[in-house]
Order: sequence, then structure tokens, then C-alpha cells
Amino acid sequence: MTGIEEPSSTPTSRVITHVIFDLDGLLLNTEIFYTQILMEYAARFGKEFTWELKQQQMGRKEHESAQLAIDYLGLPITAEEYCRHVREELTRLLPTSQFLPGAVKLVSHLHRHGIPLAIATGSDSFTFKKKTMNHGDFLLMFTHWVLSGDDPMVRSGKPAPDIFLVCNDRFKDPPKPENVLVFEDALNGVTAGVAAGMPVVAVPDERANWEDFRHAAVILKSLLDFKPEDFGLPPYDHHSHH
Ligand SMILES: O=c1[nH]cc([C@@H]2O[C@H](COP(=O)(O)O)[C@@H](O)[C@H]2O)c(=O)[nH]1
Ligand SMILES: [Mg+2]
Repeated sequence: MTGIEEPSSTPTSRVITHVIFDLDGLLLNTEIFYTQILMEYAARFGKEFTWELKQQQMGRKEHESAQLAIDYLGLPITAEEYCRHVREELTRLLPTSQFLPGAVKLVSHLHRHGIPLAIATGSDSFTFKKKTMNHGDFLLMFTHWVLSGDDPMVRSGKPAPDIFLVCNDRFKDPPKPENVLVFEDALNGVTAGVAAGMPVVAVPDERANWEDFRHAAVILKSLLDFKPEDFGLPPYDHHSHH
């Protein structure tokens, strides 16, 4: 032993060939809807929906997330009732979903350079359809999307690695996980990506504690702060300022 440690892998030493994006709270500003619905729902039972609970729910399959809230808050309802209510409210709100800053810029840039892109989300097909119904052209830039909510191949939702491994296998000529970059906002999602052996770019909610995201390759305030060249991806050209 020389006592000299191998330098840990820096972002610049990585060569990324494929990218997997989370959806809610990363590309689309849909987390605000879940927060609004669940605050009101919890209040009906005289309970308070907290950030601590939300952070545990984010990224999970809808059914897993429902049971978590019921247990955490002690709600006198079943997971089915919870899901039915949330779904009804979401049906109204999700079609109005907007992109988060930098999402269209980043996805279009990588797509233009021929990088295979996919989506891995805790949504099921019902909510996914509502979330993306006004973003059809945007969806065409992805080769596929995996919806852990009702995909039988995804045994456990985030924070388990299943969704990212299934998503990776569905790329044409699946790459090694270390060559796949994951973008996530949720702690459960970052943990899932890392467990799948993939470097993860974390873009956490402003309420999150960055200490909790230490396992991410990099933590950013916004997608606008991402530098593709740090991961061996083509840089933005200086002429595009939108
Ligand atoms: O406040 C919440 N946020 C998010 C979720 C769950 O997280 C999923 C979104 O995850 P992702 O960011 O992986 O798309 C939603 O479909 C839902 O199942 C939730 O239950 N409650
Ligand atoms: Mg998310």
C-alpha cells in the first residue's frame, strides 16, 4: 500500500452515450400539482402534508406512494380510495403541465446530436398520457419511455434500480450502465440510478437538503446549469441563447 488513492472519477472522465430522463419535477413542472392535491386531501382528515412525506413519495409507483402516505399520516382510507381521489384531481390539472427551465433546450440539443434518449418515470399510462397530452412533438425525441406505475417488467419502483435497468435494456444495442447518464429531481430517483450503476445528475427541489444527494455525480439548481461537455457530450454552441 502506498497510501495514494486512485483519484475518484470526475465528471470529465466519463463518456456518456445514452441519456435517461426522469419526468415529473425534472422535465415537467407537475410536482406542484401533486403537492396541491395532497395538501388539500390531508387537510380533509385534519392532517398536514409535509415535505418529509413528499420526498419519500416522489418517484415511487402511485400505489406504493399511496400506501406510504396512508401509513405516514394515519389516513382512515384504503390505497384504492387514495388513488381514485388523486387520479380524479390529476385528470383536471395534468393536461396544463409546463416544461421546467432548460428541459426543451437540453433534450433538443442531445436529440439533434443523435444521442439516444429515454424517459423513466414512476407514472402509470393513465397519468403519463395526461401529463404529455400537449407535448406530443417533445415525446418524439425519445426512443422509448418506461412507466413503472404499470409496467410488469418493473418489479419495484424507485428507489429500486429496476426501472433504469429495464429502460437501459430497451435501448437498441443496450450500453453499459456506466455510459448512461440519468437526470433526476427526486432522492428516490437518484438512489435508483446510482443503484443501477449509472452516473446521476441531480436537480433537486429547492426544499431538498443537498447533503442527501451526495451520491449524485453532480447537483444542479436548474437544468440550465448543465454542461454537456463535463460528461463527454457535445457542448452547446455559443450562438444558441434560449
Ligand atoms: O407528491 C408526490 N410526488 C410524486 C409522486 C409519485 O411520483 C411519480 C412521479 O415520479 P417521476 O418523477 O419518477 O416521474 C408520480 O407518478 C407519483 O407516483 C407522488 O406520489 N406524490
Ligand atoms: Mg421526478
